[in-house]
Amino acid sequence: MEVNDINMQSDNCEPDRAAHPGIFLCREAGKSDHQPSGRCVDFPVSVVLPAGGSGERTGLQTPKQFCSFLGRPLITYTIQAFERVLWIQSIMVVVAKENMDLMTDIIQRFQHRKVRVVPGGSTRHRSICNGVLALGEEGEGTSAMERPKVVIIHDAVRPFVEEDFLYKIAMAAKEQGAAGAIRPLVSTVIATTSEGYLDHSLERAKYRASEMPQGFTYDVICQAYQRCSESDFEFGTECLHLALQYCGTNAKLIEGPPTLWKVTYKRDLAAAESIVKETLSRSACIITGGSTQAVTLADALQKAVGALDVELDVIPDLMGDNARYLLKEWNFIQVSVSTSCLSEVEAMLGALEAANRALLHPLVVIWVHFSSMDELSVSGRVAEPAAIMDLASTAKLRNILLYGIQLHQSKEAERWERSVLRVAEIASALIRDRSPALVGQLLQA
Ligand SMILES: Nc1ccn([C@@H]2O[C@H](COP(=O)(O)OP(=O)(O)OP(=O)(O)O)[C@@H](O)[C@H]2O)c(=O)n1
Ligand SMILES: O=P(O)(O)OC[C@@H](O)[C@@H](O)[C@@H](O)CO
Repeated sequence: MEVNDINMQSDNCEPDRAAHPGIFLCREAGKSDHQPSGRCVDFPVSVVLPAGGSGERTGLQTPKQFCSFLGRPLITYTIQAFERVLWIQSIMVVVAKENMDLMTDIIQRFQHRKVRVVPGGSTRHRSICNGVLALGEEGEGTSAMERPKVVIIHDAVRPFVEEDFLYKIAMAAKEQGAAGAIRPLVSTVIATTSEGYLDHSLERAKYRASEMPQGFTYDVICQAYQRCSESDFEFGTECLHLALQYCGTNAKLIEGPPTLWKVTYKRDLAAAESIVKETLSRSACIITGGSTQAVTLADALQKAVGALDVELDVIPDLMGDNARYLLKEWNFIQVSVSTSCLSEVEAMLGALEAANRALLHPLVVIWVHFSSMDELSVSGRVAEPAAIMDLASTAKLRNILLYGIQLHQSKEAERWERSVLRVAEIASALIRDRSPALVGQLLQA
């Protein structure tokens, strides 16, 4: 994967902002691709996302939290993971002073809500401390939010955090004063002598890796930072230690899922992109227009794609109840058997834009033009590839990736089955890879 260093001025792969007045947010009831867990948290919870580092270990010019994949900086995935949690009242993003404008631009571009930005410090603890203290102050443009009872602290470069685990951390922090995520060690920890030789190794089963998120009652984390030493600020890496050392608060440790890992090296950005792509490509819906031929093809595709690990729903259109697919699906296959087929695709693109879904992730629309030989002779030609390319170029500006697959019906059963399998394989690959390079192409099955 080529890691797109975000252009500090503007990121040209961003969709046209004017066309998208607002990010599709999960809080709009009934319009969510994320069903709130319905968990009830009856005390105010705020979040601090330390994002003030330089990401040196990636070897990239751009700090890793601002590196983009799938058209979005890494940090927006993390912010989105917290925004979709209804019981979180506010998110404090802490960035280096020189990145304040960039962060403000990202918040506007992706219309993140509940988010404030404050300047960080020279170390992670200093940044976190700035974020925690800012929670206690009124921020411009924010309503008079309550001072939080619990503060969740989470590295901004850990994008894969789920509501259920956040709930466990928040509830444990309220009960115990502090709580933290842990994971089993994957390497044994050893102590070395000053000459660089093995001194001793630790019994791995007795130790765990400290991860994020961590939670603290506001009083505990404030007190810890008020009492800790300069050396803690300069060299420390563990908030749970500060709570124990300076507040006598013994954190509750909760084993978290493997998804809590931190983006540290350049390869981790490629891994994060791959995980997001995998999440987006698990399902698709086929719109048949109700024609018998299209339904036959869709049924055959459903069987073929089953082997390719993509769950397919077959629907006649996106009207009525089926409009819900516009709000939860990331991949659409439009089967057209009519000669005036592009109008169907244009209508779908319009509906997708109106649903305002493409800002979170690039949507995939695959137009399968299914022409019987006699139809070709009647229509003479299917829609010109240039027309599809033009439509795709416009759609791409809206973060919708339009691809075409041409399929000729054959009366020979074997040939027909081979063609259907090819359509399934091509469609699966387009959905999985979301390659900008193939946008507008009319691929032959
Ligand atoms: N002065 C700092 C240093 C780090 N962080 C944040 O703390 C989190 C975890 O730190 P780490 O992975 O070490 O990030 P960096 O310090 O940027 O990485 P590196 O050590 O490779 O420079 C990151 O979200 C980072 O932006 C911060 O807010 N302020
Ligand atoms: O040490 P780094 O700055 O790479 O990352 C911070 C991590 O240490 C920290 O997130 C967890 O160990 C939990 O404290």
